[in-house]
Amino acid sequence: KSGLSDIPGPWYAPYTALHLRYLFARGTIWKYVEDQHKIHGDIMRLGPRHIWISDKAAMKQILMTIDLPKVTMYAEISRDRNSPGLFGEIRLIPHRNLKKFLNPAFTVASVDRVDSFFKACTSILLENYYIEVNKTKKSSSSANIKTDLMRDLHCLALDIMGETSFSKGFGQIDKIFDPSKVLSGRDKAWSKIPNAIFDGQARRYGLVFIKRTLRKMGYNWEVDWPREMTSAISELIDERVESDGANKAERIDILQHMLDEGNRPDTGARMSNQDIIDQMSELLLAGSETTSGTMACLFLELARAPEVRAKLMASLPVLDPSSFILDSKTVREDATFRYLEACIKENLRMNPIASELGRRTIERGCNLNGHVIPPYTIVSASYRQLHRDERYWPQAERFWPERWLEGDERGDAPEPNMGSYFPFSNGRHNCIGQNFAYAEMRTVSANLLSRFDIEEAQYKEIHLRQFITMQFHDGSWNVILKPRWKEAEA
Ligand code: HEM
Repeated sequence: KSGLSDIPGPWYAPYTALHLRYLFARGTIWKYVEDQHKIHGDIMRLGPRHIWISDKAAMKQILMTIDLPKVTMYAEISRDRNSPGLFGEIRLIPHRNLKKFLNPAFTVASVDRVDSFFKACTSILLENYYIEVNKTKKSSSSANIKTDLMRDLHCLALDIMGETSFSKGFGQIDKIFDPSKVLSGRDKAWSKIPNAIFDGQARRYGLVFIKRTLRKMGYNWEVDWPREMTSAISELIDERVESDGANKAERIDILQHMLDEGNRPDTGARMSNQDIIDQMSELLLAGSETTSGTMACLFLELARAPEVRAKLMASLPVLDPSSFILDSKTVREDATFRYLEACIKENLRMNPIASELGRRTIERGCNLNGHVIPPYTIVSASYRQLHRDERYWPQAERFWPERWLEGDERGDAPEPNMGSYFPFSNGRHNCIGQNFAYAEMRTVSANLLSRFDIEEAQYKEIHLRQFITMQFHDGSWNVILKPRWKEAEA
């Protein structure tokens, strides 16, 4: 009855979705999908009403031409389904209103304006590394230091989100390197905000099926943010409102944008403190693990491709602790950094942080590249599969940044196939933080790699897990940072 019987898939797919629920809950769905695509091809059915697609033409239709709506699961990530942030907003008109309102804060020009925040946070991380280098030099003949880069990048991304959102970092980097700097008093509550947001999200995600069942029985269960977190943000909001616009022109963070122009996207009423907290929390979720996970993959690819790394190192300036911090605009525009740019783009191809995304057909169904898809079918778009498809990306498993260079510099690498490249999705639900993510990746990678060469401390098999984004399973990756400046060697 489903209308999906012509679509290939395992024999059990028409009968049950239990295996999918189990794999989603375990974070291993991506691997199962990858294996099933190898057996069943570009379009396959893995559940009674659930298909996956990695076909290039169909992908364009899902994202751009037909632009299917998001699955309802997105709304479950929000505290309140009727007051979600942009990521969790699945209602058509409120989503459009919210995106229109947020877009001005994420243009290239707006992101360039908050560049000082990116630089300041990167500088804090580097300062801590310099201290470690000096400590090591005192106790051994080497200046190399060992660190958990995955952890460092995650803390850095959170501090950057704190600064750009509230002009107030969460002190996450200092917390790991120098516990004596652990924030006290009111700032202690502030430093706990990221954990509170991640825990809240994990609980909502873990309870999604129970919440749905309860809702069907008429009981709406909302998983609230911890009180400590809401009061810390609320206090800051109240202070700003009470200061009645003092220093308003100098405030360039996202909170100020919300305070100045924030209306609820569904009713048009002024955003309350609670609305602002919900919006900011989802932005923090969407903007931290994504960039830190993507950057960790970039450094991993470089550590495992010595020739690429050597070429990249040779292309970058050598900076030392007294050097200025490179800004993202310079990295974007100065030809010196074009190989780094190519590495960033190639990494986004091989490691799209959202390996897949969920869309759905509604009353009328649709036709995807000749396949009739009935109403109320979940259509998952397999980005990772498309990004690693040999037909569009020859030697797809090779980290080959030359694909992204021009003319002779490209050598024998094939041109990028832009119709098969969606690291930030496309259409109305594309990533609003794309310019932000690029700015962060440029600032962090250019400054880190101009000062340190990166090697794996020891080879580690990386197991990935995907809940919303793809992450290293145990959230850690140890590396050796080797200072590149001369005095460090002396
Ligand atoms: C390398 C980093 C990033 C990658 C690869 C990435 C990727 C994506 C993708 C693929 C989507 C579409 C999801 C879907 O359609 O289901 C998305 C949506 C979104 N992203 Fe990002 N993202 C990144 C960084 C950021 C940052 C830094 C922010 C904010 C500061 C952000 C905010 C959002 C939001 C709010 C949405 C929902 C957009 C909508 O529904 O209209 N992202 N991102």
